Amino acid sequence: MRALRHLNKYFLKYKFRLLTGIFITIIARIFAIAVPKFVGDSVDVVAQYINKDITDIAIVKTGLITNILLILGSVLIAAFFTFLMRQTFIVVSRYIEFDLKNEVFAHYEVLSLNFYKKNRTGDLMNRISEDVSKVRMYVGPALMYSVNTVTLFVVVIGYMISIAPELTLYTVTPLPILSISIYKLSVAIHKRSTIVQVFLSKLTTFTQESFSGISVIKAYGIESQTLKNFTELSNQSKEKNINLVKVQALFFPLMVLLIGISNTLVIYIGGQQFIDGTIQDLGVIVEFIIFVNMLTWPVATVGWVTSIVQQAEASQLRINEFLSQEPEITNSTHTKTPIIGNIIFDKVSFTYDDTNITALKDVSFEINCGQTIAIIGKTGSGKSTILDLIGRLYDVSRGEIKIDNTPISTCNLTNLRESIGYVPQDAFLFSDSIKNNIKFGKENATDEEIIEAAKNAVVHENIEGFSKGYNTVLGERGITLSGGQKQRVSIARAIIKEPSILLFDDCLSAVDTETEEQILNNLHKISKNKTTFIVSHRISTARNADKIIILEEGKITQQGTHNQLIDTEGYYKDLYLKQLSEKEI
Ligand SMILES: Nc1ncnc2c1ncn2[C@@H]1O[C@H](COP(=O)(O)OP(=O)(O)OP(=O)(O)O)[C@@H](O)[C@H]1O
Repeated sequence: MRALRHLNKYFLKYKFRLLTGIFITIIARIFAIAVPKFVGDSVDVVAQYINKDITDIAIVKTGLITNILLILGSVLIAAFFTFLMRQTFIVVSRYIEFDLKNEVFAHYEVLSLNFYKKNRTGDLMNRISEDVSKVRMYVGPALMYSVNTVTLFVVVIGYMISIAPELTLYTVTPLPILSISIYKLSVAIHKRSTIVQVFLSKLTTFTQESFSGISVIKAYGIESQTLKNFTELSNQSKEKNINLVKVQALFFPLMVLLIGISNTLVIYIGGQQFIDGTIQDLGVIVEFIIFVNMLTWPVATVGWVTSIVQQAEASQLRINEFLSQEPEITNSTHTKTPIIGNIIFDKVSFTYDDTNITALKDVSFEINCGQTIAIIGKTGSGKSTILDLIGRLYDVSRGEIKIDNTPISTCNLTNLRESIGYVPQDAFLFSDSIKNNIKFGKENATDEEIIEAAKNAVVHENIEGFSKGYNTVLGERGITLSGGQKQRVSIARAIIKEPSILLFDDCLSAVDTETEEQILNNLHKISKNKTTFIVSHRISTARNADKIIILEEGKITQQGTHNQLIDTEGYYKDLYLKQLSEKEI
């Protein structure tokens, strides 16, 4: 139960609703137990008439009608309060589910990239959806049934003891057996349904991947093989489902059996006690039969609730495990740090924790606001890492990065990230309209600003070509756009923000050289008072930069302007000559 303590703050938050729920439950149960009493009274009236204790049929009729009306009234009031009971408890559980989901999501968002590398996306999604749902079962139904059971027990058993103590003992004896059996059954059901869930998610992942990669499947002609794999997986899933159904099928028969045993005991022992005169009224036996049936479901829920609490405990433990993780990168100040964009890398080294790869070694350079720096180097030489460090997605392992002469770690993180326009290597677009994808960079952007940004990114004409223009909705990961179009929408999203620092990570690789030139010209105009980083493999992208740095295996091997570098032997000159000859061919 330790993990579940995390939820106490929410119970406290909704204490008034919960207390109302408890109060309502008590009222509902009191009215519910009135029903058996009136049924018993009706039987007594009839029995007295049969025994000739009452001879006037009119008295019997009046007694019966009064009891029927009282039963009807009690049932209606009990039903109304039961409705209110569900409204309070279940509604509170939905509120808590909402709060917990938000808490987990907000925490996920502040966690550093390393966290996302260490944990699979499916796991993150499971904890925020399935685990939170299991916890909701604890704060909602489990709590409601517990309050209901306790209230019913106190009220009903108290009443039963007051009218026939010995019969009460015999009647309730089988109930704990019912409770334990249901508990055992619920545990078995849970175990098997967890396995079913695992297979279901395997099946979902397989299907999703098959549809995403349908073009590859078709191109390689492996439809039948894929179908065979699917059938195999689906067959295993079916077996697990059948195993689950086998135990589930025992649930109701077991309940009916135990209710039957209790009813038989009431009739047998109650009958004997009536014969020997321990029980005076026949109505008591009828009342007890109704009570036994009333108690059966709450008793069964004790076992069910125990299993729900155990599952919720396990789920909350998993949720707490993530909630207790501290973000590695935190904001060290709440005073605003306006960012101008003068950046210094001073002997910066960086090693990735998980792979232990030292991506940057003693990297030093300086760039001022208004300048453009190009980073060129072979794949894996550390170019993207430099950009990640500027956005403080990671902290340096050695050395220091200064922004406007302030160590990056002491800059206000929110201000820093707000002043960066980042275009990643793998342009990611959301499943939303093109307009909203661009606006993502500036929430309150006007249509004119969106068009302006798209024009600067040289994608306006492409967008206009779509029948729905800027309102064209993009599929998953922007599948309706070509690679180059995605890159340019992603550029528009970065420049609309008008940030002080622009980071372009090889984001012109999928556009032709002519379009690239247009984009670079536009960027040149709009980045006059900004600091621009352009990572590229192409000389054409880098040649007009104020400074070019060449990275090889994490080290800067050359730096200078295009003219300086083509006059110096090294990687840049070799690349220049190679690309020049390719162009001539
Ligand atoms: N998130 C990461 N976790 C662990 N290691 C990483 C990570 N990202 C990059 N690396 C490693 O760090 C090194 C530098 O990678 P980086 O992405 O900075 O290179 P790059 O020059 O941008 O390459 P490319 O031109 O292929 O994009 C590589 O050896 C890479 O395997």
